[in-house]
Amino acid sequence: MSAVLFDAAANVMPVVGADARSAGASEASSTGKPAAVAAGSIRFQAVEKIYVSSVGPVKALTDITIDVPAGSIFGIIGRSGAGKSSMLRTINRLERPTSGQVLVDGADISTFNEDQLVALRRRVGMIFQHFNLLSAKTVFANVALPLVVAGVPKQEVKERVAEVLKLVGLGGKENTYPSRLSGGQKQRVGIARALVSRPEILLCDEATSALDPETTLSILSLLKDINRRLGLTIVLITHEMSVIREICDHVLVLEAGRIAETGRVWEVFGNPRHEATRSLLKPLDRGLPEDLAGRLDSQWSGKPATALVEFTYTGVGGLQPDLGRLFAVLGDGTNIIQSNLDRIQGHVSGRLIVATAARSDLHHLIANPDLAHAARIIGYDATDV
Ligand SMILES: Nc1ncnc2c1ncn2[C@@H]1O[C@H](COP(=O)(O)OP(=O)(O)OP(=O)(O)O)[C@@H](O)[C@H]1O
Repeated sequence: MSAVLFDAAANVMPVVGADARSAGASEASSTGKPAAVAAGSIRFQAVEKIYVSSVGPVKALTDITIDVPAGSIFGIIGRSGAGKSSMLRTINRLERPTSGQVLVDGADISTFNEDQLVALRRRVGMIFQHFNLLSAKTVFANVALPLVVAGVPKQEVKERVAEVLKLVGLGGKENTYPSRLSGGQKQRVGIARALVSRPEILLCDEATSALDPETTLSILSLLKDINRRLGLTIVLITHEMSVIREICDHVLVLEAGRIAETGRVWEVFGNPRHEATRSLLKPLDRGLPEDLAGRLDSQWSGKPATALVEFTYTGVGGLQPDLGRLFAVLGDGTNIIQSNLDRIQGHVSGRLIVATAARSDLHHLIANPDLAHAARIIGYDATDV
């Protein structure tokens, strides 16, 4: 319970009437921030986090060095206990790194005094898996809270709350209590409350984990819209690759507190290098239909048979599945069996499986860099001829 109150407090820090971006910039310059650093940028520099618990020290983060570009949607994914929350919570200093630095807009936030911390939490909003709304207060009062605490004049509070409620699609719900709202609407209130302080960074702590798939999509689309319209940096943590695929520009895969891999989403999805990434991507891969997989022989007997060939595309270099070329190489009677191709950030990646006549030169035919980034014969089906 105390953790919930503490989290909620992160969003009710005093706020001044001026735009938080310019306020953040001027405050940061007084802390020695280089002028060239964009508002909303985050840098982790050799961050390590060790918790001291009754069972001894627990190492949650090891050697985390990464830049989060200003204005991007940056996803952190990993299995349970990988260190996602620990990493997210160092950005608004709900957690302090044991060693290393977290720089927000170029300023090392570990050096911040109380006033600077208050200003930081105004610039870094946060939303939560279980929304953390005050049930005894109306939607208006929940969203207004950070401004009321900050002593913002009543009329301005009214205007700014109306503005953010409209932005999140909750205009007209001012006097409703949270118990009367759906999960998706509650999260919209949470988002409005985070945005009312006009932050430059929004932290999302498993923001859609408690929502059904349809509501999840609507909240992700709202976050994307906010990112585009307001230009704020969004850092989200999740254990679902589908969330990353839906809205993120960049992804960082954490494994046991370390960076397993990181990059643009299309790069990581198209060519996952780490076992942890491949395992997290598994739910998005349908795999070969069971009836088909059960009929396949690994070797060709030399008798008439169908060969199943898998072509893999990583999105690199603009190489895409060109069906005309594929059929020209493999010949008539070639069929598409399955595809899990996806277009992410303008790059096509995934797998295409075709059935074609087995023949002795097939290995040679498919080893053609104009066809795909990789190709292999999955097996032979002698019953399908
Ligand atoms: N306050 C704490 N005291 C002691 N150990 C902690 C504390 N908070 C987290 N840990 C430990 O640090 C490690 C990383 O935890 P963290 O919550 O950051 O992971 P996570 O990836 O967010 O996990 P989950 O997806 O389950 O929320 C885990 O081993 C966890 O048990």
